[in-house]
Amino acid sequence: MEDVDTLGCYTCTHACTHTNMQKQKTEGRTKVLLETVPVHKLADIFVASFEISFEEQLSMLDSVDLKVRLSKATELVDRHLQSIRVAEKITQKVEGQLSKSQKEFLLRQQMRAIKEELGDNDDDEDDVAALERKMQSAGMPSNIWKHAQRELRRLKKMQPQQPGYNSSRVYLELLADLPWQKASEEHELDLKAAKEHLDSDHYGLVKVKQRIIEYLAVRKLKPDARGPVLCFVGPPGVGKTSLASSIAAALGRKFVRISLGGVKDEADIRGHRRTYIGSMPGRLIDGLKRVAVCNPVMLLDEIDKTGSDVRGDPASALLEVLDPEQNNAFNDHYLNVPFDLSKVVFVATANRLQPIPPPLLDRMEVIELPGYTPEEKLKIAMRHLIPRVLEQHGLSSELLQIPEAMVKHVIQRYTREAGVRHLERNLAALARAAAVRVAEQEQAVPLSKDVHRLASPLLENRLADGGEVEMEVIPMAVNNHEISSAFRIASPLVVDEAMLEKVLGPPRFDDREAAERVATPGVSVGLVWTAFGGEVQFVEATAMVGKGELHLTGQLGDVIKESAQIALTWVRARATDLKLAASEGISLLEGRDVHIHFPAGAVPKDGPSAGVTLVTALVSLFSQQRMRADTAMTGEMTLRGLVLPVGGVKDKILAAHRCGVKRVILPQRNLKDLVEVPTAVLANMEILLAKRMEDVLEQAFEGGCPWRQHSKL
Ligand SMILES: Nc1ncnc2c1ncn2[C@@H]1O[C@H](COP(=O)(O)OP(=O)(O)OP(=O)(O)O)[C@@H](O)[C@H]1O
Repeated sequence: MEDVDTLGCYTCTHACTHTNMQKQKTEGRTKVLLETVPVHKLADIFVASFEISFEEQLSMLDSVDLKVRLSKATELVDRHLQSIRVAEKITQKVEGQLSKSQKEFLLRQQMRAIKEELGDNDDDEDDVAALERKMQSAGMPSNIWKHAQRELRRLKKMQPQQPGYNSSRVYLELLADLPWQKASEEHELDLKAAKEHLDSDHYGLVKVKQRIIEYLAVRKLKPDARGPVLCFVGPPGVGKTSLASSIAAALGRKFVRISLGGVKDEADIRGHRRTYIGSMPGRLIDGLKRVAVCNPVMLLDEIDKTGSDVRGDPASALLEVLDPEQNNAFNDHYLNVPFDLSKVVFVATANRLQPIPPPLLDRMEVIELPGYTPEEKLKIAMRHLIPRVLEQHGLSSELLQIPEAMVKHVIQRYTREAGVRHLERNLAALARAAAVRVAEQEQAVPLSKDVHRLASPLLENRLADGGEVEMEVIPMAVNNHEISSAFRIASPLVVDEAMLEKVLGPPRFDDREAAERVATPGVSVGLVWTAFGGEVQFVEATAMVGKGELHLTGQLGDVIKESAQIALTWVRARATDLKLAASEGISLLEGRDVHIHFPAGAVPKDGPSAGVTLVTALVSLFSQQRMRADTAMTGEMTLRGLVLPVGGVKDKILAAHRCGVKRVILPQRNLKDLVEVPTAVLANMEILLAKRMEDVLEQAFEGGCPWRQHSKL
């Protein structure tokens, strides 16, 4: 039916000449129709041209009455018109959107053409041109430059709205930002100055500093030598990070720290491939971009805290980084072109050696930093920490003084750590408290002229007499700057015990702790080694009516659980020999459950070195004899009672020393480790060596082993 044309070309989605021509044609035909055909027939013609259902067509034919027929026809025409209007609306909307983007495109093209015509090379306005210039000055090797140009050509062809434009741009920005050639000027290395620098930053650490100087000396003689990667291992707060930054300062290079703690994904080291949404370069490339030179000192902090899971093994990526044979073409997945890391000086730090995979450890030279003795801590505090803390808080020794005795108090009673971080934090707390007082004084109390007039001569007189000015006078003097500074010189705030208690709270540690805890039989004092250095660990044992079972608590690992089993078996095996089963103590063999607990239950514990401590606790329990409070011990025990050597001896002895322990029982084969312990510590301690468990028991109890009288051994 041609009459459909009366309603326009609504099958087309946009304006077209086809529609206009047809419109004119149909208008003419409609006119003829209206003039020639009677009204009742018109209704039939219209309705026949619509797409209506068969039922509707029937009902139309059914309506014989003209009125009814016409009203039905009108209804149908109405409906049809409405649907046409909706279709038109949608068409207009789509057309609008299309033309907007087309308009933009056209305008851009025109703008580019105008710029070209004008010879306008204002690069600042044209981001891509600026990027290209930056890339040219980045000093990329020729093969990488070719790759970058290819990518740039692709970028130029893209529309900014196009997907992939942004990621391509960010990638090129990274290529342009990376220090392909840019290096910090390495000045002539002055070993003497480097030594002075290390000494001025760090107290003690003689061996460590010596090793660093050796390392620097080799670099001086052979600057391109592929020296070993130094790895500082030690408890927190012993100065590993600050030593690494001192090396950078001594070499005159920039320093960048990459934290590897908690890195479980290989992509953190190597980056994600660019096909992933939100992909990024790895931490190493990111660090190099930040530091903007290709020869910085890069600290791989906490290298022992990387782990591996389904997302790959970061440690194996680090293998490539630390291998001088491979790292001149380090491959970052995001970067997708090799980067030369051979000029970077790598230094690593770790709290513990065990978690570091052996191949990685093999590529590094381990330098151990044991914890500090209280005397060393005191010196570090007086020479380095206090001046630094005062400076950080805008104070000086004229305003705040922390006497040695008070620093000792803080070391002994408020911090029991291998390093000095808590100590520094506590000193900072004192400085903050002092800063509040000083700031309050300086906040000029608006004094009335009268008070001021009265106060000033009063102060001057007192100062002239050489007398001390009391605290109450301060508010009166503050308005007068000269007097207030005179006042400061006269009486700085001196930290005393009362201030310690007020600022730091009641003391956290007490030397009598060990004595109190071993006051009942069944408790022994062990020495353990944790990521925080050595620590004193108590072991408690008790027995109760039961079926002869062993209960263990205190978050223990498998190895330590087995040690407890061995300890109980060893003691039980000797019970009859030693006539203990029938002694006046607790029966070992009949109907008794034994429970062993390692206090500080929230801290996980493992390792075999608690063997001798466990036996001592059980012997103490069954013999009802108390262990000596001044003694601590460490050592693995075999089922036959041999005492085997353990690790971390130096840290353990330092921990014992910190806690006021006077005697330490060690496996005999650990004798060689004593050379590493500072002599000042050894001079204050009695070290007792044990070959067999009996030797340990002999030393652990006052008057020797409580079972000796029965023993055949
Ligand atoms: N021998 C020292 N002489 C002077 N200051 C020291 C010494 N040892 C540590 N410090 C200071 O102690 C603070 C903590 O040191 P640093 O951050 O280097 O510890 P760390 O061993 O790296 O610890 P972590 O393992 O937690 O990273 C620093 O302010 C550092 O300067």
